[in-house]
Amino acid sequence: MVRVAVTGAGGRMGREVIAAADAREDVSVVLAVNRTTVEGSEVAGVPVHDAEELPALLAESDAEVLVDFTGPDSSADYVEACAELGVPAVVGTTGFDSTGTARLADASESIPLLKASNFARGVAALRQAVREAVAAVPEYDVELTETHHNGKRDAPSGTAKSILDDVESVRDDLDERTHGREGDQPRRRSEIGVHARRAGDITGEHEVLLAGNHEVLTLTHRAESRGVFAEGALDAAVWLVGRDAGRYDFFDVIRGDDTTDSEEDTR
Ligand SMILES: NC(=O)C1=CN([C@@H]2O[C@H](COP(=O)(O)OP(=O)(O)OC[C@H]3O[C@@H](n4cnc5c(N)ncnc54)[C@H](OP(=O)(O)O)[C@@H]3O)[C@@H](O)[C@H]2O)C=CC1
Ligand SMILES: O=C(O)C1=N[C@H](C(=O)O)C[C@H](O)C1
Repeated sequence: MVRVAVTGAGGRMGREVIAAADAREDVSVVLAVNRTTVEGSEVAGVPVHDAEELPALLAESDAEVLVDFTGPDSSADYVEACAELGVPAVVGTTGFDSTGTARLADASESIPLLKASNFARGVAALRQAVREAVAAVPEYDVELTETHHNGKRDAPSGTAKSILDDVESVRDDLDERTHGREGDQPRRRSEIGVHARRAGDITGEHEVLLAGNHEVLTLTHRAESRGVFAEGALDAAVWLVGRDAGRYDFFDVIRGDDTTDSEEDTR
């Protein structure tokens, strides 16, 4: 049974992670914190503490790994607390800038750190399929559309940015991410169009459209529940415990790979 600490325990994903852990036999949540708490707050029977106390609570606890779905600044703070204490960290938070990315990279010199912009196995499959499809029709235009709930802060989504990296890794002629279009703006050959929609309670959709030569190919992933992300993050947490310090990503978990320093997922 892997002992897990959860940050952002009161958020959409934090709650989902605690609920998923409650239903599994290979993990147990031994510590949960949130930025805002009220006296006696709990999620699925797990008491939720003030996030400001995380370093002290983590030191006192017997947590073997942290799972974080919060915001970029707080996530970097929490990961640095993990690095101080030698606790591995799984980061699902997206929207990091270069400073946040560098802070995570520094922390991964002393702890195993697994960061993924999306913990759905279907998205890992989508990313592989996109790389293959884009390589197979190298003249086609590429447009990406992501759709999420109206509470999402960062745009485009971390997953969208990872997919854009994937596209650019096989099409070096595409190096211009065009976010939306307005006015007199004909499409340039080097563009990848990027479109972010926010509405209602949509869990998360990503669609890659390839078009040319009088045909259209679309590759789409739709998450139907946050449970899929929570399960993937917990699989990652179980996999990460006992690894060497370094950077890992969700592809390592899926492959059961033992190598360190995966291609950076900065999203
Ligand atoms: N990798 C993946 O598979 C997935 C990644 N995500 C990412 O996870 C993150 C969280 O998403 P979601 O759960 O929907 O977001 P929510 O807004 O529902 O929850 C965010 C949580 O983080 C806390 N938080 C936010 N900002 C700070 C801060 N500055 N300091 C301390 N705590 C903070 C919030 O605390 P409070 O309650 O006090 O506001 C809350 O508990 C996002 O970056 C999202 O993109 C989401 C789904 C899947
Ligand atoms: O905020 C969300 O909800 C999600 N965020 C991740 C992202 O930014 O890609 C993953 C998923 O799409 C849900």
